[in-house]
Parts: sequence; structure tokens; C-alpha cells
Amino acid sequence: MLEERLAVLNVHIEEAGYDEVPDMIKGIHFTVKQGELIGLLGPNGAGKSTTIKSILGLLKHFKGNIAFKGESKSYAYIPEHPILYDELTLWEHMEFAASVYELDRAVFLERADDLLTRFRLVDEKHQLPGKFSKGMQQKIMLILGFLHKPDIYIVDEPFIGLDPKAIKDFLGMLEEERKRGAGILMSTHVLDTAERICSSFVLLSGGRLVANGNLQDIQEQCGMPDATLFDCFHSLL
Ligand SMILES: Nc1ncnc2c1ncn2[C@@H]1O[C@H](COP(=O)(O)OP(=O)(O)OP(=O)(O)O)[C@@H](O)[C@H]1O
Repeated sequence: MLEERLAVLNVHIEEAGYDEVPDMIKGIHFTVKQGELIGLLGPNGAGKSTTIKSILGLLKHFKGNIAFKGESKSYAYIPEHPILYDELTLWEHMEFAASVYELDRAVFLERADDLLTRFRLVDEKHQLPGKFSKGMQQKIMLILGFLHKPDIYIVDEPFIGLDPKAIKDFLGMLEEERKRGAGILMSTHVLDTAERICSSFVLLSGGRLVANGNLQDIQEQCGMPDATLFDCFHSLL
């Protein structure tokens, strides 16, 4: 018998936006369940980041409801552009994150060691990340996100800037986290990777929901049964 998968995030955005346009995005509804990887897709300006900001509670103009699993809102947000403190070393960033997440010391040390090794930053752990390359800084954001093993990951365009090995390590880590039962919402423009790894897709255009479902649902919606995600994407937009 298939185990019932719980929703880790329910998104109901009636409308949300900015002072200039308070209803920049409208009618965006979807659910992320345990073990799912949902690709949040759409052209530049479609509303992906605005949707993520709505989920994170960062927008002044918001009507709707965002429900995380449980009271504790256990999520990790991995931003597209690294946000780091100039005066903290990589290790100090990790210690800081561990204290925010209230991680047990032994658990923290084990995870920290594993993540630094995976992402090949062991030798740099006592250096200031201001001097790191963009890709290395992005890896730090991944490490900080993976440290606390949350119920859901919200990842904004992870593929730009990471080298192929780092992408492989990142995808391996996501796969492990899905098996553990975490849900993932990931915005990206890299459609061939999205087609390969995502369980389903939320496609936005002009601040509206254009499609929501797995590849087969989206192919049916376009009337193109064998089309790639890329072809469906262009047909729908
Ligand atoms: N801080 C802001 N103030 C006003 N308008 C904004 C702000 N941020 C984004 N917008 C507008 O909201 C719309 C959606 O932008 P958003 O950044 O959500 O798109 P996106 O799908 O993430 O695009 P991209 O793929 O280029 O990152 C755009 O028209 C954009 O100009």
C-alpha cells in the first residue's frame, strides 16, 4: 500500500505584489508534499521570485494563505544571490546557522563535516567568504540550507554559477533529502534539468498560474503527448 504523503507547504495566493502594483501575481495555488520536487518555472518577470517572497512572508501586499506543515515552519531558503556576512568565516556562518536552528552540537559537527567534504570546502572553512568565488559563495548557501534538514527547501535558481560537479553534489543531496521526506520548491530556467529531476511543475506567466502538474498533465494540457518540457513551455506561453 502506498504511504500517504503529507503536504509540507500549501500555497494559496489570491494576490500579492509591490506598492506600485499590489496584485503583481494573482490566483497562484499549489501544494508541495513530502518527497516532492516542484519546479517553479516561467520566463523573466513571470512572478517566480514574487511567489517565493510571498511564501517567505516578505511582501507588504499579500492576500491569501501560506500553510507550512507543523507549527515550527521548518524551512530552508536558498537564495539565488548569496547573502553572507563579510566579517564571519565560513565556519562561523555554519556555527551561527546551527545556533539559529538550535542544532545539537554533535549533530551539527557531523553534518558540518559531511557538507564541507561533499562541497569540497574543508580547506577554506576558516576563511572569510568575501574572498570566495561566486560559485563557492553559492555552495555556502547550499551548506547552510542543508545543515538543519528542514521539512521544506525553497531554492531560487540554484544552477547558474555552480560548476557541473557542484550541481551533481547538490542534486545528490536533494535526492537524499527527498528520500528523507523533505519537499522542495525550486525555481529555475534550466528546463532540461527540471524535466529530469522534478516530480511536477508550477508554470507561471505574467503573474498568473498557467499550468500545474507532472509532465504528462502538462503535455495533455498542450495537446502534445510526447513533447519535452521545453516545447510544452513554449507552446503554453
Ligand atoms: N521590488 C519590486 N518592486 C516593484 N516591482 C517588482 C519588484 N520586484 C519585482 N517586481 C516586478 O514584479 C514582476 C515579477 O518579477 P519577479 O522578480 O517575481 O519575476 P521572476 O519570474 O522571478 O523573474 P526572473 O526569471 O527574471 O528572476 C516583474 O514585472 C518585476 O518588475
